[in-house]
Amino acid sequence: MNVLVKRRVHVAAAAIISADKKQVLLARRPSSVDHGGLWEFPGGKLAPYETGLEGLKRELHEELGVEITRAQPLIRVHHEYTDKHILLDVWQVHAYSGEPFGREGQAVRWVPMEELVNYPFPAANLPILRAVMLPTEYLITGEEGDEARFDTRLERALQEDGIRLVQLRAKELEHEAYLARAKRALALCRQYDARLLLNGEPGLLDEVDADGIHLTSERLMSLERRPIAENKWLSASTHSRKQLDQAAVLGCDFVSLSPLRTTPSHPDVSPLGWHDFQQLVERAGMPVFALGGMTRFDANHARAVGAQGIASIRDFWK
Ligand SMILES: Nc1nc2c([nH]c(=O)n2[C@@H]2O[C@H](COP(=O)(O)OP(=O)(O)OP(=O)(O)O)[C@@H](O)[C@H]2O)c(=O)[nH]1
Ligand SMILES: [Mg+2]
Repeated sequence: MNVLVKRRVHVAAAAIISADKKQVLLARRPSSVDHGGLWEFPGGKLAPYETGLEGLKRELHEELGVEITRAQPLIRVHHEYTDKHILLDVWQVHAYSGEPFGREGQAVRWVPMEELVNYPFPAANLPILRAVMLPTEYLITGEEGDEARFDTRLERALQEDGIRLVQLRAKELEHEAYLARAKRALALCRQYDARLLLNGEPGLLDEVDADGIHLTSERLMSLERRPIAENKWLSASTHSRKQLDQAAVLGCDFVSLSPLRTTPSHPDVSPLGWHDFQQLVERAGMPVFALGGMTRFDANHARAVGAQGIASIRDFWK
């Protein structure tokens, strides 16, 4: 019997972000190896019995001559190449000593975040690029009947909480009122270099040139293909494995997954809890924000179980 068993390879890789958070360090794979000539996040295969972080420390010492002093999980991506199943275990490096250089003769370069999309990477890397570009906190706007007070609340979150990713959720507003609010929200977000996603019909982007669309889980399940351009951000609300799979089919850039905890707004829905959440995130293949009773103090825990961070209305809507 001819059974082809693919090799399983566990790779640890580093997203080393510059102190001003504007650049990330890339290395170029030598032309002689697989995926040669493509750019990558420095790292390599774990040795037997090594943990991800141990392997990462060894690889960065070997490849770049730096010693990692502080790192946090960023994203785990499973990918099937024709010859192997690979787990890319990516860490965000917050602190290190030494000046990185290509110790194995490879090109090494600091690349501005907005230029990342111009670099050729191996096929598995798209979710990693998304994760590198996204913050750990996702603000979902809450209720506010008064437009001036709405603006004040949004600006407070941008200014005081440092929010850089916003979903404009306002189910109570009619189309014209939503558009008017969206235009003002976009102008505010631009001032703070924050991204704004509109929760609604993908066609809204023709009327307000926001950064993307957030799909409700219902809209997510009703679509057959990605409804907006690749250069816009597409996110979706998910609550199950089936919805996460559909988000992957549509090519969503990231999702929220809820409810992590029971919340006053959804008292009857049974919560996922961290264990089930972690199981779902492991196979999501894209950045996932934990939603449902989350505050910014949960962000580190969310990261530790594989999430991008947390999404919340209440914690940021003061
Ligand atoms: N380091 C790294 N590897 C990646 C990335 N994306 C990706 O698909 N890979 C794949 O993961 C595997 C990593 O192996 P590697 O060649 O870096 O391994 P290594 O440093 O231990 O060297 P070795 O080949 O001498 O064992 C390769 O198949 C590579 O193509 C990435 O962003 N960084
Ligand atoms: Mg390597």
